[in-house]
Amino acid sequence: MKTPANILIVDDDRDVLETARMFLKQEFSSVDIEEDPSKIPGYFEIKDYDVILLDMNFKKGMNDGEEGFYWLGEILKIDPQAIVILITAYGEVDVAVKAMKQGATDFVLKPWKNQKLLGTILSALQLRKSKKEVIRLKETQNTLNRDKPHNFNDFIGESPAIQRVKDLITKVAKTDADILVLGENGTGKELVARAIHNFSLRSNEIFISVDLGAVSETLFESELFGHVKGAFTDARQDKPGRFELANEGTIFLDEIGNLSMPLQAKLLTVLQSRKIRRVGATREVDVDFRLVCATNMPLSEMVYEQKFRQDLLYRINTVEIRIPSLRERIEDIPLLVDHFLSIYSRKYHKPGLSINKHTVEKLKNYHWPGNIRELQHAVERAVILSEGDTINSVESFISPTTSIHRVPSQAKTLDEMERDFILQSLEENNGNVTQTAKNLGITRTALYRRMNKHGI
Ligand SMILES: Nc1ncnc2c1ncn2[C@@H]1O[C@H](COP(=O)(O)OP(=O)(O)OP(=O)(O)O)[C@@H](O)[C@H]1O
Repeated sequence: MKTPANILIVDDDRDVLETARMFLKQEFSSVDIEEDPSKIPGYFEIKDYDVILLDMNFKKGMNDGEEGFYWLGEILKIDPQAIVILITAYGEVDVAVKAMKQGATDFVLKPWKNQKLLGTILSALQLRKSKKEVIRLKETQNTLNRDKPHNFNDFIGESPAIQRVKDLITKVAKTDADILVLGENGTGKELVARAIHNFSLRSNEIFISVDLGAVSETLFESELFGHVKGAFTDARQDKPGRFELANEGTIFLDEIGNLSMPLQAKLLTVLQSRKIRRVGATREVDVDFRLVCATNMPLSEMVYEQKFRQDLLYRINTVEIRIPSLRERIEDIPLLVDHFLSIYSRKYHKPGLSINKHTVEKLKNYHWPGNIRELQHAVERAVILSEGDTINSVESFISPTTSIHRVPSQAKTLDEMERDFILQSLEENNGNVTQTAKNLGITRTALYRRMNKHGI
């Protein structure tokens, strides 16, 4: 079966044209030939060409490539993503290299071997496909952007703790600074990352989210940096990586604390140089992205334990945004419950469904280890299970694997207990840090680090 592709060959040598057409016709669905370059724009009015083979010299005895440069420029004006392969003679390689710097994709030397020509066109077609894919993604993103919130309407919460987060987002979004979002599971880290993008100057570009916890060690480079065909057994075609896709937009690296040390080093190189090289490629390409990272892990402690590179931490945390856990802002629970109730009563066709106020109050006593995501699922479950017009049962809210009664209402997190414990020890030792550290069985540095963390 022929490869579906529109190919145009422009050369003043009729013999070259006819031979090329005869051969390429067997491989590709459409091959057009033209001797006169001034007719090129007319061809583009009729068809969308995937690959254009363009001679560099059309006047007899000329070999400076001037005409080739001119028509290359004209083609790229018509289609900035056009894939132009230059046809050059021996001795004109310098000219071809210059032309590639001006936007040509590749070149073939006359007289060519058919298989070599075929190989060059096939890889150029892959590039065309990748470019089209990026454009398609950007268009999809633009469509989504049109309906995208440029306000905090879907970002529920009015507690002082979440208000601080919103203020910080508004302040940093337009700066292009690298942001590190910290927070427990389900607190809304991705939501914050998207809000930063939506309020930023890149909001019309793409937002690419990568869950680093889900990328395997072996596929890391190919996923993030892309690969060229043949780079490894499964690399059947060229593929752009997530950084390339995120060009001009925002890349969100979730679960950055889960990266192994060797992968951290690879990531750091890209973040420093803002250049990527696809696996198996020789050339590096520049990438322009805004970086937002997130984790639920204590990165500073991991640096201390040599599980996270300090230079990487410095690179990603120009600004840190810590999202409070749900139990630190229980006053937002009624608002969130209303929000999710309205979403799910619509989804499950139960209009007018309400929740008993008393039931909502009881939800404030639960410690919500899964934070907003857990509350969201609990409301969804309650809506599905509801029979009348009002939801009255607390039990139906909570995940079947946990129970609201198992946790006392005064439950403290490990962090809170650690803070209390340190304060108590300091008090017992009249504020003497050396003695306190000794009593706690940790070094003075470790104690200072923890005191710093807890704002003591
Ligand atoms: N303030 C909020 N208002 C409304 N919905 C929220 C809010 N915060 C989080 N959510 C919702 O809670 C769910 C979890 O949020 P998100 O995925 O952003 O959390 P996360 O911290 O990135 O989670 P994880 O740590 O598991 O990656 C999502 O459905 C999100 O829309």
